[in-house]
Amino acid sequence: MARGYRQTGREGRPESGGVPRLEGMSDTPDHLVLPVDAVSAGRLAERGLHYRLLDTADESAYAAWIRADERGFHGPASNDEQNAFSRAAMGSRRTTGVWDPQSVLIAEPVATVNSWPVELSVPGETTVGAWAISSVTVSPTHRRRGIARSLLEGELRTAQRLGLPIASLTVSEATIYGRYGFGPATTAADWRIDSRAAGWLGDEPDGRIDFIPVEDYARIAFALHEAARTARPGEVDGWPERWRQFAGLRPGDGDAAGVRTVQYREDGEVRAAAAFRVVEEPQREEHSVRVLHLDSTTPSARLGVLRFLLSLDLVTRVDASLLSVDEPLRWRLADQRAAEVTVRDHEWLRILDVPRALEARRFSGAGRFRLDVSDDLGLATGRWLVESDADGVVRVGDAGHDDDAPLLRTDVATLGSLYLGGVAVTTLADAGRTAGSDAEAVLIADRVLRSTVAPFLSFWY
Ligand SMILES: CC(=O)SCCNC(=O)CCNC(=O)[C@H](O)C(C)(C)COP(=O)(O)OP(=O)(O)OC[C@H]1O[C@@H](n2cnc3c(N)ncnc32)[C@H](O)[C@@H]1OP(=O)(O)O
Repeated sequence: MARGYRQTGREGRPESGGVPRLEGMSDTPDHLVLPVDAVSAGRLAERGLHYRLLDTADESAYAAWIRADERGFHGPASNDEQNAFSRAAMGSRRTTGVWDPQSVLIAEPVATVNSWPVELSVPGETTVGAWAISSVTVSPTHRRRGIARSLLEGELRTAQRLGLPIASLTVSEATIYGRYGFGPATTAADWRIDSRAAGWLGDEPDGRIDFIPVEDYARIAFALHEAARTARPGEVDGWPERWRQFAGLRPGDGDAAGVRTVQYREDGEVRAAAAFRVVEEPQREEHSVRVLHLDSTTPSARLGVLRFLLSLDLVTRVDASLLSVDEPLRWRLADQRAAEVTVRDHEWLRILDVPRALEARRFSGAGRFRLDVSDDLGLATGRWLVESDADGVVRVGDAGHDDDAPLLRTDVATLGSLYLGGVAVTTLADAGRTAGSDAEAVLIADRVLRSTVAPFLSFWY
């Protein structure tokens, strides 16, 4: 299972996301102890299924849970060492399952989900608390009986109970989550570059590149991500084990021996780092580079690393995925046609609290319009007056019935797509996904919602 939304450890990571404390509870973060959603528990109980939280301190219970998760994604079962690595993550996440008392493998849940609070970067170089959801699996023996629906609706209500205005996820298939009100909000660009044809425009980067130990890479690159993420709408806070995984340090990583790691310094300061593998292409006696991850705090350092990878001897191709659709590299290639770029949806957002979500980000200038949101699940339905000042500070209030401000109508999934400003309101209006009371409504919303930085997320979670 090669997808990156698999969980890994997050030891030493401070809790984030602004989850408020619930009264009368211990020091344990609320998201770990809040009881499972009663509505979903009731629905599942009607079918004889038990929906409950997993105590990740219980090693054998965790081993059974992760086996179910891995089987759900058609991956191999982990050994004890790998379980210890991933269990470090579960200690700070909400780990939930559905058990069928009739199962032969009675300890293994027939469905899994894992969720935790994150800091989601939003336009204006700031963040908002969001509820990240991962490890959604339903056993093939129990599929298409509404179990995933119960889990997802339960997660959304749980996020609301925790006071989080948004839920977020990265997806295995783009057809699953729209029905729960999620919309694709960031676009990922996957690059395949013919490095011999690409060439280079302008000066060579003048920073210094060095190979570094993989252990150092994991630490340095994680720190670069944390330093840079707030300025990039769509990014979320990472966790150290995820970066150890990029470095090939997950126990039992069969490709670990081939992982190379570099750092790039400008003015004596490390401003970019990359992990990559060089793969031999057996048929062609050539090599290609697979970029495993690239972090940077400046565009020039990022270009410096990419230039280094494009200039490796014996290498004819560089593959890099999850780049921004606005990757500056294109404008330094002498032959832009040497790069094949494939774009697709990556991070999906579900707005749960419209006023708090909108007020958490900056708009791109002053505007005033009414916003009407429809939501099949009824979690975010409403009509509001949305105002922003010249600095982009947003205020959301009640829309009085007699207010004559232009009105934009949208369903909640489309609002999720608009939220980070990565797609124009005019585009979604042209697509029939949103509509204004008049052309002005669409134009005002378009002007203020757009982000100057293309939203993107540099990894799977
Ligand atoms: C954030 C993440 O973790 S992404 C990872 C998602 N998980 C996977 O891809 C692992 C493999 N797949 C699975 O485990 C399961 O098939 C799941 C979790 C995707 C769906 O579980 P199920 O319990 O079968 O779904 P459930 O019966 O609740 O179906 C709910 C709705 O989703 C639809 N649906 C379910 N799976 C899919 C799918 N793969 N593609 C499109 N639609 C789907 C159903 O048709 C149903 O539609 P409706 O409500 O409009 O009638």
